[in-house]
Amino acid sequence: MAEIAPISDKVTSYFYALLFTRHPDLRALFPAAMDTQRDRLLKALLTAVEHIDHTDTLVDYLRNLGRGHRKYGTQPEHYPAVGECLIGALSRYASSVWDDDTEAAWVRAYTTISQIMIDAAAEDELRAPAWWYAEVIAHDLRTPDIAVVTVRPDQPYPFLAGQYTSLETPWWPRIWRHYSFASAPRSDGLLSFHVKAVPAGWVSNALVHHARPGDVLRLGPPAGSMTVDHSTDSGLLCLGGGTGIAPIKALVEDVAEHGRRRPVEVFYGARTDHDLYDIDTMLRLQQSHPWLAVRPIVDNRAVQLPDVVREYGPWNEYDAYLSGPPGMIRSGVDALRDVGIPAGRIRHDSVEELVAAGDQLA
Ligand SMILES: NC(=O)C1=CN([C@@H]2O[C@H](COP(=O)(O)OP(=O)(O)OC[C@H]3O[C@@H](n4cnc5c(N)ncnc54)[C@H](O)[C@@H]3O)[C@@H](O)[C@H]2O)C=CC1
Repeated sequence: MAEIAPISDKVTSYFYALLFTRHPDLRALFPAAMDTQRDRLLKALLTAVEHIDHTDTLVDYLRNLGRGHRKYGTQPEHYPAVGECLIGALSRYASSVWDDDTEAAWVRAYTTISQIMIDAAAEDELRAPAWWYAEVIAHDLRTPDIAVVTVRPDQPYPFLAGQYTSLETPWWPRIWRHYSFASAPRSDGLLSFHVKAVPAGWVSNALVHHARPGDVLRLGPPAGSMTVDHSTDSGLLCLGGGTGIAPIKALVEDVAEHGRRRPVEVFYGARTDHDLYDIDTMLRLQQSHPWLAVRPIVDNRAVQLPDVVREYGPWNEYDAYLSGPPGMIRSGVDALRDVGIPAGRIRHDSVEELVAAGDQLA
């Protein structure tokens, strides 16, 4: 893989050229504009390789990927077609290190990876649809570029507070972006998302500026492991930056529903007062729940959200949850480790996924 990373652009272009020439029928499974898509396959492979020594993490990642591929219409017979073209592209661009043994190792790895994905998709097919239609029933523009969008799925949509889904709008077919559920599961089955329109963000701009009640979106399956462990009474230390507050609100509601009193401390960071678009909801939750403390933190030149956490504590009895932009997650993890929270008790969505969903592209 070390040889591949520097030439990944060329490998990817050649891979898709081979795939669409040899299997033109597969073109329809991909978005019309391939710019974001292009990097995804190699990113997924690199992630797989990175976790190769952590079998459980790798298998979970691949099973999730397999389930997630159902919404694209991926069938088991597509995997060998992709595998052949991938190996064709790799062997061409890594020719200096490519030999029969390398090829055999790639075939073995690819076969194992695809079998895990195919099996997970087949199991999922027995109990869940490949995607859900969801009708927008409310659209609340909280700032000129942030909307809270509430949808009604066409079938029950089981998920856990803290998870996220992938979402496709009718304006950009086959372009999917991740959004966290902004509430714990509700008895009326409705789901809500906090969406910020970012420059050049096709999906986010469509959701903030075009979506209206009556529009129908598609949702993929729920994913993510930033969920509450209800088997303990440990406190929860939550850092939500910007629209990253969405899953934190869901976690607070989840703790409230479970009725166990455990301290929950939320640090809610934003660039300006105006950007604290959900502070009223969070303060209302604080008023109803004596175990909850909410602290809004507005950036100033010297201080950002993770720095403030160091001024409170002690945190060694807490589980930590981080949600926000990739830079906040990285410096947040450092700050939390500094204040004595072990890595195993710090949860957040994969930074790679956040980067893939990218601020430019969300
Ligand atoms: N909408 C959703 O459901 C979710 C969104 N996210 C992610 O949250 C982000 C939200 O974007 P915005 O609202 O524009 O956030 P933003 O860029 O305005 O940042 C929010 C706050 O995070 C902190 N922060 C940002 N960068 C930091 C850094 N490098 N170091 C330390 N602290 C930092 C600051 O306190 C800042 O005010 C996006 O990257 C999005 O992908 C994450 C989870 C769920």
